[in-house]
Amino acid sequence: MTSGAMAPLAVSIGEPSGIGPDVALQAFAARHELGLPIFFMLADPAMLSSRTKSLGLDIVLSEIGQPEGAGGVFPTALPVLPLSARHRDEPGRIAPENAAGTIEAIERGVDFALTGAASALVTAPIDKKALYDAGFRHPGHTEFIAELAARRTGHPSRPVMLLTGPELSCVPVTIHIPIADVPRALSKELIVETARITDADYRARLGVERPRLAISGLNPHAGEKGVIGREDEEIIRPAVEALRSEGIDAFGPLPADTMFHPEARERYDVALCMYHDQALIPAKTLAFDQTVNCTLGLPLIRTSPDHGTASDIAGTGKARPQSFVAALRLAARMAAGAPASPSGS
Ligand SMILES: NC(=O)C1=CN([C@@H]2O[C@H](COP(=O)(O)OP(=O)(O)OC[C@H]3O[C@@H](n4cnc5c(N)ncnc54)[C@H](O)[C@@H]3O)[C@@H](O)[C@H]2O)C=CC1
Ligand SMILES: NCC(=O)COP(=O)(O)O
Repeated sequence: MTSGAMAPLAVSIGEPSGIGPDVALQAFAARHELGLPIFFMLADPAMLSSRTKSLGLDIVLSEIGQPEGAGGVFPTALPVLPLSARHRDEPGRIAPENAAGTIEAIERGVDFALTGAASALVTAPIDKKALYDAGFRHPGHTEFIAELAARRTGHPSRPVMLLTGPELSCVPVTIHIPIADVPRALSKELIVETARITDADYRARLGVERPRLAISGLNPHAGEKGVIGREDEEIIRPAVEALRSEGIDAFGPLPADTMFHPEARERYDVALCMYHDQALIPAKTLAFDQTVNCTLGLPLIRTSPDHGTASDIAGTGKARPQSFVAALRLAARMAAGAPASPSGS
């Protein structure tokens, strides 16, 4: 187990009707054999206790008042810092009244990570539509956490989503927007800014001295020299040239269909992709169970498993906890400042 000198990791419960509680409980149950870092849950203890029983896990829960209480109980019990909002334990059933607790857990986790009471925040997945229906106006954790951090610190930050696994790391330059809006949303400035943040955090937080950034094209064959779309030549290539003139080791635009095969992947540390699925399809296809979602560009460390709420299997014991475990490990390694490959596995 990681030394008690480091503050514990805070885990926000996410959507309680999903598999967030399952994977956290399963990971805790295997903490000794996996050598997991100390973490505590921001959750409703009654809901977690109920899920523990439905999963048939032999786990003791222990309520704590402050994160610093986590280390003492972790060897024998799962530390739970209770939320003020309550959560029902109804696997697979979205309940609008759960939204308040889900949001509270993220907010308190950000606060703990910013003050240093927690060394990092690991978020269990949220059901985005359920939160939107409850009035949540952020596309996802990534943007919400950046706004919370800006509110708390007074300094705006620009979050960058990184999906990182043992074989591939990818950054989507545009994230949760309709595919029809992608060409309009892309600009040289957006690509350059995303690449700068990626480059800086790879050096500062992920221990890569001179990160190599592969920049994808947008259109088939990266536009075939302008014949199949203009964005590759008019937006992406100038962005790559600007980055290279700053000394960032960026190259592209690369045809997206041939940049993910094994030999191509050896040429870069991270791929910047122009839209969500261009990045997340290869990342999740190559290593769904090991890939971690990590937000760069923040004044705190935030990781998450790559998967969603998987409400179809919540409470059944079918959820695989490996991506959550990788998220815990990557958060702990980043918090320890240890030079490490980005993959948390
Ligand atoms: N970081 C976050 O908060 C994320 C939230 N989501 C949200 O999750 C919800 C559901 O999204 P989907 O697209 O259905 O993706 P999903 O990842 O929840 O599920 C896709 C499929 O993979 C399976 N699956 C997922 N994780 C698994 C695991 N650990 N073990 C075994 N099987 C697993 C599910 O059972 C399902 O069949 C949406 O509301 C989405 O917005 C999605 C991704 C990340
Ligand atoms: N598809 C990735 C995803 O939805 C993660 O979003 P976030 O909640 O981490 O911002």
